[in-house]
Amino acid sequence: MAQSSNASHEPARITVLISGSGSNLQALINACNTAALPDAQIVRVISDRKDAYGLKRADVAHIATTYHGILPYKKRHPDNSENPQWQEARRAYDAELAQLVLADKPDIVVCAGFMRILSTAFLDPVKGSKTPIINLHPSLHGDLIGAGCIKRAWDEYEAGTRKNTGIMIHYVIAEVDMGEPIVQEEISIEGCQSLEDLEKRIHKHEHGLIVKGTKIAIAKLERHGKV
Ligand SMILES: Nc1nc2c(c(=O)[nH]1)N[C@@H](CN(C=O)c1ccc(C(=O)N[C@@H](CCC(=O)O)C(=O)O)cc1)CN2
Ligand SMILES: NCC(=O)N[C@@H]1O[C@H](COP(=O)([O-])[O-])[C@@H](O)[C@H]1O
Repeated sequence: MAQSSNASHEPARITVLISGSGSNLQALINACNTAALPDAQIVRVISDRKDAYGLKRADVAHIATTYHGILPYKKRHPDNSENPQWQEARRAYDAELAQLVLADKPDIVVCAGFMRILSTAFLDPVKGSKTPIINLHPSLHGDLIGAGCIKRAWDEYEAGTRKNTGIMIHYVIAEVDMGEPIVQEEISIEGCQSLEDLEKRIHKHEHGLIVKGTKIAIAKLERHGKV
């Protein structure tokens, strides 16, 4: 990992990637330097969406922000995932995102509702600097994969094929949502009257789990003498 600080008492440096409202980012902001997440500071919030409310949350908390948009890359190539040129554009986007992140020498990267699949053009340089990447995912490990998991869990509950779902914080690897789990929590869907009910229940649990998972991941770094 990039040498981010030369004394062990230096707070752990966290970079957060978002795409939306940022309620989980807010949970991290609120927890920094409390017993829930001691000796931690968010050094930058990066969003792939300019209108992400999470950018405003970071501004209010006087945290550096960057909007890293995909559009300039899409303009160079049609948005057609089969098109090898589009894959090139995605990789160019990811490579520049990695440079953006590494410039701050974070100790850890947290994906908190970041809705882009990260290619090895991002993963390799960040992992090469020994900086772990963790992600909040609204499903138990190996259950539901990708975007839209809360709705899929709700649809299966309504179809009578599922009673529970869950959330997890996991390490990010190339295979989406299959990285080693750090912490996870099963959540009953029983009693929810609508998808909105389930989303509210899940978000409430997520706000605690993202702080807990980040604290565990930082503690692992400390045990290996990396912060
Ligand atoms: N290589 C990895 N990248 C990411 C992971 C991961 O585990 N490995 N976790 C995600 C977050 N995520 C689920 O937790 C997730 C986010 C988005 C998608 C997805 O299918 N996105 C589409 C649409 C993007 C868009 O156009 O807005 C895409 O990227 O094509 C799946 C999973 C963070 N990244
Ligand atoms: N596959 C990733 C995924 O679905 N992530 C989900 O995005 C939301 C972000 O909310 P927020 O912007 O309010 O923190 C969260 O519910 C998180 O589980």
